[in-house]
Amino acid sequence: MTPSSDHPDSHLYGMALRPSQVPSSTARVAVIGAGNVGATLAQRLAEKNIADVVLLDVVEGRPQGVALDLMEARGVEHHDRQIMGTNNFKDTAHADVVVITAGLPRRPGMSRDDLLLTNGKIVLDVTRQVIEHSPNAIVLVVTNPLDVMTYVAWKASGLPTHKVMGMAGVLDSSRFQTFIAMELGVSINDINAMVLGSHGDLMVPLPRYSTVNGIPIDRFLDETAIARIVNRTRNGGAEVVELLKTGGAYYAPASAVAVMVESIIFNQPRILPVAAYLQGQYGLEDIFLGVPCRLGFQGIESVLELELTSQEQAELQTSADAVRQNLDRLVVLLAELGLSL
Ligand SMILES: NC(=O)c1ccc[n+]([C@@H]2O[C@H](COP(=O)([O-])OP(=O)(O)OC[C@H]3O[C@@H](n4cnc5c(N)ncnc54)[C@H](O)[C@@H]3O)[C@@H](O)[C@H]2O)c1
Ligand SMILES: O=C(O)C[C@H](O)C(=O)O
Repeated sequence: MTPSSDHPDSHLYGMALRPSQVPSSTARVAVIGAGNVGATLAQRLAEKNIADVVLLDVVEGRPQGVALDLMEARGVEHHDRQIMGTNNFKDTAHADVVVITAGLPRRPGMSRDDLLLTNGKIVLDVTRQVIEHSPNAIVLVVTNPLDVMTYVAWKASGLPTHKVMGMAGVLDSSRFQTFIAMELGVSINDINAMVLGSHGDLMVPLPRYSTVNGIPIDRFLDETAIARIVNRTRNGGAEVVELLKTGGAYYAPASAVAVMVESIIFNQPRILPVAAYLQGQYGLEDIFLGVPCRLGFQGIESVLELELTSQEQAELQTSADAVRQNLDRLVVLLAELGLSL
C-alpha cells in the first residue's frame, strides 16, 4: 500500500520505498460488521498474516469479544497480528482497506433484494462514518444486495471509482470451481472458472472461460451436466441459507474477500472477477457489476473486456438491468425517508 504520512507507522517507511516494498506488517484493515462474515474475515486476515484488523460493530461487546478470542488464539496460531474490536469509528482510523459487511443476511425464502432498503441505510451510514477517519482507504463491499450496495458505498465515500469494489465474483467462481471439481472427481487445484454479472439469480457463469488445467470443461462434461452445475452455482448462496436457516454463508465469502484484500495489500496483480464501476465496458455505464479486473495496491487497476457471445452479452445485460432497477428503487425509497445517495 502507499503509506499515508499520518499513518501511525509512517516512521517505518522510507520516502523511497515503493508500495510493493512496504513491510507487510504495517497493513491495517477495518472490517465494519463483526458478524459471521466479518469475524471469519478477521480470522483469515490475521491467521494468514495479511493485515492487522480493527473490527467494528453496532452491538456492544460483539467486536471486542471476537477480537479478544482471536488474539487468544495467537499462542497456538503463532502470528503477531493485532486484532481489536470497537464500537467507535475513530478506532478505525488510518485503515488501508475498509471491508463493509454490516447489514442483515437473508433467511430462507428471502431474496438478497429483500434486504435493499434495510441494508442500503446501513451501508450509507457506515461508509460515511468510516471514510471520515480513513479518507485514503480502498473500500470493499460485501453486504447484500451486493452490486447496489457497492454503488451506495461509492456514492457515500466520495472516492474515485477504482478505489471502491464489491466482492461476489470470487465467491461465485469458487462455487462454480467446486461443483466442477466435485462432478469430475478431480482436484480443485486444476479448475479455473469465471462468473460475471450481478450477485444474484441472474449472475452469468461462463463455461466457455472455465477449464480443467486449460482444457475447456465441455471436453469433460456434456451440456446437461454443465447446465446443472451452472444452476447450482446460481443458487449457491440460497442452498447454504436453506441449510443454515438463520443466515447465509460465511466461510467461503470470508476466504474470497481475504484473497482480494491480499491482492491489494501485497500489490499482487491478480485477475479476479470483481464488482467494478463500468464506464462503457461491455456496453454498460454508471453501474457496479461483476467483471474481470486487475487488482493491485491502487484498487482496480483495469477492467478486462472478454469477448462474449451474443447470448452471454444478453445475459450480462439482463443482469445489469436488474441491478439498475433495484438501484432506482432504492433511490426512491431513500428519498421517501429524506435520504439521498
Ligand atoms: N457479497 C457476498 O458474496 C456475500 C457473502 C456473504 C454474505 N454477504 C452479506 O454480508 C452481510 C453480512 O452477513 P453476515 O453473515 O456476516 O451477517 P451477520 O448478521 O452475521 O453480521 C452482520 C453484522 O452487521 C452488524 N451491523 C448491523 N448494522 C450495523 C451498523 N449500522 N454498524 C455496524 N455494524 C452493523 C450486525 O450487528 C452484525 O454483527 C449480509 O448482508 C450478507 O447477505 C454477502
Ligand atoms: O446468499 C446469501 O444471501 C449470502 C451470500 O450472498 C452468498 O452468496 O452466500
